[in-house]
Amino acid sequence: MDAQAEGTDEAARAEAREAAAERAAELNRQLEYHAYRYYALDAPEITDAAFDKLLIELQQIEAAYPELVTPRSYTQRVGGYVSPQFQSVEHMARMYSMDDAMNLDELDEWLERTEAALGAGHATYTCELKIDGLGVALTYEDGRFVRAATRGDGVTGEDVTLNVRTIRDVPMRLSQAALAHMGADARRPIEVRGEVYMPKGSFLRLNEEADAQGREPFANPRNAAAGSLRQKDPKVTARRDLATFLYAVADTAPLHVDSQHAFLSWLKEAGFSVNPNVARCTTPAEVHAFCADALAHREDLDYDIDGVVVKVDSFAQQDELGFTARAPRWAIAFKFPPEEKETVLREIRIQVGRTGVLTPVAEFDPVTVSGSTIARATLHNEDEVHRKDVRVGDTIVVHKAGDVIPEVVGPVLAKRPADAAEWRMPRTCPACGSPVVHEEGEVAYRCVSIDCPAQVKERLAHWVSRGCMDIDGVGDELIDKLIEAGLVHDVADFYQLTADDLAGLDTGRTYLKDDKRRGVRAGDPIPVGATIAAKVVDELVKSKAQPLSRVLFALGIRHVGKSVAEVLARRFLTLDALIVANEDDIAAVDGVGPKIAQSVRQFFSVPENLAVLERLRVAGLTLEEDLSGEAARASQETGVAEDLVAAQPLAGLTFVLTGTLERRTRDEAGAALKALGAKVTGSVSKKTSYVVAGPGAGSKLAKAESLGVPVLDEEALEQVLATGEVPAAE
Ligand SMILES: NC(=O)c1ccc[n+]([C@@H]2O[C@H](COP(=O)([O-])OP(=O)(O)OC[C@H]3O[C@@H](n4cnc5c(N)ncnc54)[C@H](O)[C@@H]3O)[C@@H](O)[C@H]2O)c1
Ligand SMILES: [Zn+2]
Repeated sequence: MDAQAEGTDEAARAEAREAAAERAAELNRQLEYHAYRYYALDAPEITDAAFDKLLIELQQIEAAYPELVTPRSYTQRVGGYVSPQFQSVEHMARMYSMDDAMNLDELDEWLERTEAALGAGHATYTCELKIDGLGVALTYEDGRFVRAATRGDGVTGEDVTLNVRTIRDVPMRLSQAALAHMGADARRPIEVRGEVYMPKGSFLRLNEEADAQGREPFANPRNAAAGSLRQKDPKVTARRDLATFLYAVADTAPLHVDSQHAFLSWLKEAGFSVNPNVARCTTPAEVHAFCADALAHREDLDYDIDGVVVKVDSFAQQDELGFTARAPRWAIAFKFPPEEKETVLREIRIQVGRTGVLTPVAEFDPVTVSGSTIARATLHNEDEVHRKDVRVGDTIVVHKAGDVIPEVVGPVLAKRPADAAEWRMPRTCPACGSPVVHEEGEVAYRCVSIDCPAQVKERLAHWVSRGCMDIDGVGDELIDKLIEAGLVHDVADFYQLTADDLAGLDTGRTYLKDDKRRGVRAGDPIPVGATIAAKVVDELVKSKAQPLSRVLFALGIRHVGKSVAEVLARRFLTLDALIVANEDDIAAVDGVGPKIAQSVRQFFSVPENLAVLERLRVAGLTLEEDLSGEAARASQETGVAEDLVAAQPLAGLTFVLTGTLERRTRDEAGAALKALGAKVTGSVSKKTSYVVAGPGAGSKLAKAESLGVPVLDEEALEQVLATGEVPAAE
């Protein structure tokens, strides 16, 4: 090679190195930014998969140019944050992150490396689920809980002791048996570690409440857990449903156990919550099988997992392998592939909530993601639509946030149609046409018209819902019809309804087929039957006994969710006391505060609202909190339920469901039958009153025919459900 060529070669290398350094700096900047949003604010802007991609790119650049690795690089750190809002706590020993295997090949590479270091066939592995929560360290002295801290930067964490005290499954004392196991070391402080998480169901409820109150929802259960634990006020944490799984300890020495699986048994014995899905594996094939099984069953769990953690079981072998700057060499996190799908965004529809908030909802071509079909996802507000820059006609990427909530990740810009226009929030309410307002400092736009039909409907639906007045049998369709017929406009109107008003209204559903006997034709509306009408009236009467806390929540006062309604009811006891209370008195209630107090006062100063309350009182609603104890209330409720049994139209009848139904699942159909008093069983006998058979029905249908049990098709079932009456015998 001549000197000149060598010179250009060197220049090209220098240029490439320069470009790599620049990219690495940029990646570090982005990683810092997103880590801050994730760890400090509990409000990530990008998915974990997108974050991991940035990190992997940085790792690859640093592998090619080792001189770019600095101690400040994100690859050399444990991601985390210590907020000045909390006292800081030094961990007894460093808390590490974990190296990832993004696929089975990377998992195998780690297994091979480990086998090579420990000697082939010498390692046993403990496989655990990787719980997607936030890491915490719990310190016990003399067997007593004294301190809890977040992971923070791995060396220093945030003191969250008072908050962790409110988590029910954290023991305040270790069991005598566990201390006995420690022998002479029982007095030494120990620091156990694990994950604080929020069950999926609680996460969904929390976000529903946030949506209803116009607050920003959490992106996924992990962030909801972190946001709930990292609170200045432990009372807020106490109201959130958090739980733990423990799986590690800072110093194994005092425990007198020599392996991970023995340690997990010790944790259980000590009183900690330990995840039951654990396996000891001796071969890579067994490790693979555990991973495959965990992936297949992740949807069935009530908490989020984002992978499997494989650990070398023996503590002696763990010591032999040691740690890198950010992670143990004796463990690997096998990360599940994120399920993301492409689809086409057809429409951004506006939903008007009961408080008038306009919420844009993405409607897209149905796709199957993580086991279920999704076709819409909330976009929360206008800012979010713009930040994501999604436009009608775009090909979009969708996934399930935390594997539960459908979410639009973003557009595929390369596939954007030339005419796709930037989306704008309408300036008038799509339901009533009044101009919408955008209050200072709020992300939400709202329709403030008192008469907005969308709000009227949502308010009525909220009133009857399970967590509020719990009025069975009044669904969305019936509410539509009641509004249309001019029978119900506000919640007090419900209590003027008579069975005659209801009977004959159409249910919003239609007949599927002609039925000469009944004189109906396909497409005719199915009317509400007399028995159902009577049942609805009974339900309304029953709801009058609901305590004040339910009524307050059901009224849909802005910022008053279920738990705020409960504390207000407990403090003021009667509606009258709350109506005359001043803003300061209300704000002084534990868990309330000025913003809520202002909203409550505002609600009670609107004459129309007071008029509705007065009509509720005249109708006989309780409007008082019953503090005579939960037990008394429960027995009262069952008393009412017993009275109702006799009135239930299908009481005494037994149904068996078989084959496929189109309008509802078998479970839903079963629940609807039970709601009318029927029994639903799994096998056909002489005692069976009716068999409902859809296409594909087999032996149960044959048995019904041989026993002479009447068989109904789906059409007939719908009529039974709509009218509460069974067909006359042939
Ligand atoms: N979306 C974003 O903007 C953003 C920003 C920063 C980080 N992140 C995400 O955070 C993660 C990185 O966080 P990390 O450093 O905590 O690493 P990690 O979550 O990948 O793995 C380590 C952690 O797993 C947890 N864990 C759960 N179950 C465990 C078990 N059975 N045994 C041992 N540990 C268990 C522990 O808390 C441990 O600290 C990545 O998934 C990354 O994508 C996302
Ligand atoms: Zn409106």
